[in-house]
Amino acid sequence: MTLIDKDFLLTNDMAKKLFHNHAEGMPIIDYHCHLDPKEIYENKNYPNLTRIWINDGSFGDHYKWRLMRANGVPEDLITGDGDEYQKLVAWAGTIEKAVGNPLFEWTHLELQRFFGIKDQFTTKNVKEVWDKANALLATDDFKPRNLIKNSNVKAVCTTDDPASDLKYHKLLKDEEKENGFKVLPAMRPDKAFNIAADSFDEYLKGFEDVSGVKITDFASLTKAFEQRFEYFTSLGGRLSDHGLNSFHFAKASEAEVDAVLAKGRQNEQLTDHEIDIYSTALIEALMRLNHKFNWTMQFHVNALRNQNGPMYKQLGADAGLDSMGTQPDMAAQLMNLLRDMQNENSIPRTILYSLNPNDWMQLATGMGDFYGDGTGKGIEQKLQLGCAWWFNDTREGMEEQLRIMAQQSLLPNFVGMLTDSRSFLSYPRHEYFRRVLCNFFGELVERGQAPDDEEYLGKIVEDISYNNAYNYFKFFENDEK
Ligand SMILES: O=C(O)[C@@H](O)[C@H](O)[C@H](O)C(=O)CO
Repeated sequence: MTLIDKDFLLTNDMAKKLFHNHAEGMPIIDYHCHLDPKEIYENKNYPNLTRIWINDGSFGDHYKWRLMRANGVPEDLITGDGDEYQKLVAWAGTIEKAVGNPLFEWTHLELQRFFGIKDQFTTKNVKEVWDKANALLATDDFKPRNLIKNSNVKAVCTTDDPASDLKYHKLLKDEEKENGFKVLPAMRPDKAFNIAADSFDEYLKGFEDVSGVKITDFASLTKAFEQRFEYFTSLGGRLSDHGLNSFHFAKASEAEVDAVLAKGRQNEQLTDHEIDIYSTALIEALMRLNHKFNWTMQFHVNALRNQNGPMYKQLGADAGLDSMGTQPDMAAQLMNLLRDMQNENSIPRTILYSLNPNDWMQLATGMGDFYGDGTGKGIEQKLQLGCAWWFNDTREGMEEQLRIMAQQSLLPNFVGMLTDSRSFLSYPRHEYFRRVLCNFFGELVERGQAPDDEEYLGKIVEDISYNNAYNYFKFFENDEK
């Protein structure tokens, strides 16, 4: 088989039929990514392949950055102010050694799908790739909105601080029909959890300004959040997202939480238990709001972030300096949270991603304990095991998540994949996932574990590719039919 040929990752006849006849043509709902809504709105062509692929000032693909560092590339040719063509040469030299890494496959998929380049990308043809790609990048088809539209994307969910004014989401909402896709805010309140940060009080002051609510205690903080839920909802937002790098459930009285919040605002030293009390109170308050507003809550847990202190000071977060978390009882702590919230029937639709796959069986079995709306009415796949995330975003990681979701719950209800990317060229990650998905079902057929029935299995892969996300997230529920 040639590199990335039409049956790439498809190892049996049913897999090929399922992908080519059912999954391949389905639209995309990218319900978690880090694209900048300003870049979508301004819709400017990228000057060259380095800027859209590796690093464009504030935004960049830190997956590539990690590999380049592993290959000994100096930082000025990664995130620094080195020559932009030399950065691509450095990437070519890195990708030459990345065989077996998903970025090797993603890189060649993207060169094929967007630029029609089918040769292996190496330091020998990097100049030819640079010239061909840059010529295309200057055309209208390579403006951000056309890259989204031509990738058959119907919704993009960005990652937004609750204090954001969502200026560009508002502007893009007015052009939704013309664009042919939605750009929706997903609320990521991680900074509000960071009570031990020196900047915490400053952050809450900004939160007061944007919400119009004076935050004097935890109840008023919750009220401020409710105002932001109303605002995000008005712009089509139906998602919150929580990066709980670690989490320890610690229930406390409102007075205790207020006391911790007051200490945090004074930038006083907090104990680990005090931080846990505040985090537990806040995540529960946000679960109640997700439930009230009929949103979906995403948990991105068990990550070790910003591990390289000197480089973190220089580059900030999401700079490729993170790794898999090792909190051994993360799933148990989340179960404490879910059990507590079930007692008041306040669990919203929830997707649980852990960066540590050791958590996946515990999460997949645990989520089956919580279901329905508490009145006897069912909710299809209310809790979901999140797709293979970040370092697990590999063929094997995806296969493992699909296997566990199938064996512990109902894989045909799964809401499928996301790019989690900062680049407009990452939509082939959905194709990659759909190929793995179709091969998963094809292998079940090969082993006699699933019927040799293309129509039956085709509907399932179409649902996982798009229809389930369409129905589960409610992004389109207010659209005129
Ligand atoms: O949302 C997250 O927590 C992660 O996506 C994180 O932001 C990371 O930078 C990333 O993009 C991993 O794919």
